[in-house]
Amino acid sequence: RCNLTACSSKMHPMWQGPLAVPGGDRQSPIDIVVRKSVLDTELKPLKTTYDPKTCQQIWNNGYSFLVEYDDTTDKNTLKGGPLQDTFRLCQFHFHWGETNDWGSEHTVDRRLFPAELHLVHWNADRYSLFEEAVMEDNGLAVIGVFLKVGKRHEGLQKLVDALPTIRHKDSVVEFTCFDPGCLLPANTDDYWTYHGSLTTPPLTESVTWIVMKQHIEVSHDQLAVFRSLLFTSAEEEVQKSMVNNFRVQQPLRGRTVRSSFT
Ligand SMILES: NS(=O)(=O)c1ccc(C(=O)NCC(F)(F)F)cc1
Ligand SMILES: [Zn+2]
Repeated sequence: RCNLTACSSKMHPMWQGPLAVPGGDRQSPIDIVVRKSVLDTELKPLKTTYDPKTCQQIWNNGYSFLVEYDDTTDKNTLKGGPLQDTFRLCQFHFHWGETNDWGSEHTVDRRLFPAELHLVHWNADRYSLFEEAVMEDNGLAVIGVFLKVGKRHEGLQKLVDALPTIRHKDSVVEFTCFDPGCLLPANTDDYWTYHGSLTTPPLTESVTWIVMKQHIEVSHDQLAVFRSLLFTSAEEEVQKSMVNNFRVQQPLRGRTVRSSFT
């Protein structure tokens, strides 16, 4: 639980005021208030098809670490759920805290998770490049998966082993044969969905968020390796640990969060 004292300190950016964004009335992340979410029986099951061979590289962009895929073909697609079009995976990344007490961007009835996975897809039916789609209100679809600390995630270990090779900002290494599907929970039929934004600059309001109800488990040690990454590049004198790379929660502004389950 995030008690007020812990949150009021500078160590815990959780309760800073919402970062003002001109005209921002669909900003992310948000707190998902379960009893206020509305069941939508029209919501379909999610359909994901991922090809591990299209995994290309892993790199530290100074906010998080990204695993990037070849999105020039329809090899990695997301369909169904709340989506009318076919979306292509371009990358996935995580957000985490300095301790296991917080780190996720979304919360469920104010419950914080130690980390959150984002699988970022763009609308390939309507746009020809990710960079175009990111500016359009139906351009992106991001799947959010909460992480809890528990048993070791075998599929994640290959990624964890690569992190020490990209400790500094702007470092990149080749990373192949990784199935992002192994990071999805067993049940992908139960999710919440709402219209929101990127949670890092430029904060564009182009994201259909699909937040999984079921979390995945990773071990304490696996998460500790995330925290060994650095925000700073190799040249900078003062090295800063890459932790608490989550945005503060944003006002709902009258939006409805729909659920695919009761
Ligand atoms: N944390 S998030 O909302 O899933 C998220 C996903 C993607 C990006 C991203 O590609 N920013 C670079 C861009 F597109 F040029 F702006 C930022 C945040
Ligand atoms: Zn993210």
